Amino acid sequence: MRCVVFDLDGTLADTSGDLIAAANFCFRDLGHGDLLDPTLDAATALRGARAMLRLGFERLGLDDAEEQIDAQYPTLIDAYGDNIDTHTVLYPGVREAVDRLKALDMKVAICTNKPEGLAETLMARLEFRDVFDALIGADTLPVRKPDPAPLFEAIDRSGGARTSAVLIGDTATDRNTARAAGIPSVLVTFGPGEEDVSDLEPEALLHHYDELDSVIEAVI
Ligand SMILES: O=C(O)COP(=O)(O)O
Ligand SMILES: [Mg+2]
Repeated sequence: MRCVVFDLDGTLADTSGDLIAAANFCFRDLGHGDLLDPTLDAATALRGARAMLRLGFERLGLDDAEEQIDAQYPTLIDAYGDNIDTHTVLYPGVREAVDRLKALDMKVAICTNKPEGLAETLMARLEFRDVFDALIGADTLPVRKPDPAPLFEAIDRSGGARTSAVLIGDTATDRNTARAAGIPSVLVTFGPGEEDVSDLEPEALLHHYDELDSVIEAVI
């Protein structure tokens, strides 16, 4: 059975506002004030907690802050868990698009580098969990994207076929995961990043969820 696997942050939902708020909670806690801007730093936010902490510490002049990042990571994750759906919104048309795939008898799954528990909580709060056949997070397996194992696990748990699967994502991590798995990828173009995702040479681009069915039909 065909299987469509979705990344979460930057692909299903714009989670950047709540992620930035959690990072700024850490920086305020350390006495630095809000180091990240919800609009200008949205693309960094969608690359995850560590990327946001790294950027904030860089702005303080700390270029090698891995220790500080490790120390702040649990605080950020706790703060994020406390306010996970205040600013977060699904991208336009995504609910309807996933329903159409299900009506076409496809399996649908989520493969995210968010910790599994947070991803489960967020999708439940958005009332958008039950339609998905599987959800794999950063800590579901010992390895995370761009290792292909979480993508294979998402496909297998959903009951889909690895030979007719596609990954929909928003970053080079998603493209590299799919490439490592030998599976086509589709990258969304509606993210905040200034980088041009077509440079990553995915099998297709998705400009709006209204086009999802025809893009999938062309790829798998
Ligand atoms: O939290 C991250 O690192 C990014 O999450 P994503 O894989 O859902 O985009
Ligand atoms: Mg993403």
